[in-house]
Amino acid sequence: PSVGVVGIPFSKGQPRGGTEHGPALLRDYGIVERIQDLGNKVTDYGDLTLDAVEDDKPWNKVKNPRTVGQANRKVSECVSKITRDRQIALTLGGDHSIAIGSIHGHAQSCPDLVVVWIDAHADLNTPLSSDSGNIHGMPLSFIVKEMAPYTARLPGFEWCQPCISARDLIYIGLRDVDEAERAYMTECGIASYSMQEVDKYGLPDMMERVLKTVDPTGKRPIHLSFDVDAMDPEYSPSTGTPVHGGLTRREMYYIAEEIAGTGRLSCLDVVEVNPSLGTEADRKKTVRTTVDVVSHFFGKRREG
Ligand SMILES: N[C@](CCCC[B-](O)(O)O)(CCN1CCCCC1)C(=O)O
Ligand SMILES: [Mn+2]
Ligand SMILES: [Mn+2]
Ligand SMILES: [Mn+2]
Repeated sequence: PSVGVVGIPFSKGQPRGGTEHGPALLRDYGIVERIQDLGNKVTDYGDLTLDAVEDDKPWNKVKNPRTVGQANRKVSECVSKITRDRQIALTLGGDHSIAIGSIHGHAQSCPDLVVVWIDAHADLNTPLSSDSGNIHGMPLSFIVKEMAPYTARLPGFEWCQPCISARDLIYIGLRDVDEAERAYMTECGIASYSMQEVDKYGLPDMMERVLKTVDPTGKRPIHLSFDVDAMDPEYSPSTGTPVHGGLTRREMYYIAEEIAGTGRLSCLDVVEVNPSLGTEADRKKTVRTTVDVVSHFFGKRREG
């Protein structure tokens, strides 16, 4: 298959500097070559140029709304172009706020997409419910149509229309969900396989349930949004919001192989690698694990 890679050096969806260096680090550790070596035809579109908006005052505690909105408009245009050319889009983050543009852009060319969100967190806060004001904790509230009654329109997001139904979204790996997010998930009827379900069903059964639930026909393009903090901090320590009790390297390999096996992966976000956090060893471990996991999304199989 052919893959279009784009770097999104962005950190304004959260307060810890460093995620803007994620794309460069992933490239330095050979993420593009690894995908090419697996027989994929890779086009590297380089990194987006993302500028801060002058005088970007908070909106009701929400930080950098115009800067995050402007960046995501560019992400949307780029992902829309890549997926329109029938390439699998690989977006290298950058914090998880970039998924707003990634899913929005992907939905322009693949309106029947489903979203598999692999994360310790639900990222379903709204500008009104968030206690942190960090937009990387809110991306899905801009994207899920059923969230409209609970959210607010932010300056900088005039371009962004919600583009998926709650039934087209499913979570894997949740273990740190805020009260408001839990309420919205129940209200909107969003399916979730948290770490509890991972333990309860075991991965093989769980992955079958995940795919049957979100795409019973087995025909729809998959948008996979992978927050590296879904993995246990033992494997990905250099990330902004680590939470204990996460997925192991092997579990991520299995999930990636199952998604790759559908042949319907259409966009993969790889977000929240923060090289500025932890020791040099932590940084190396995080980026090496992430590049390894990504190779399993693009054809690496342990069975050969
Ligand atoms: N839900 C959080 C974390 C969001 C993580 C974003 B991701 O997944 O992209 O990395 C946490 C909110 N809050 C933190 C202090 C204790 C109460 C919950 C938020 O800031 O909204
Ligand atoms: Mn996230
Ligand atoms: Mn997270
Ligand atoms: Mn994070």
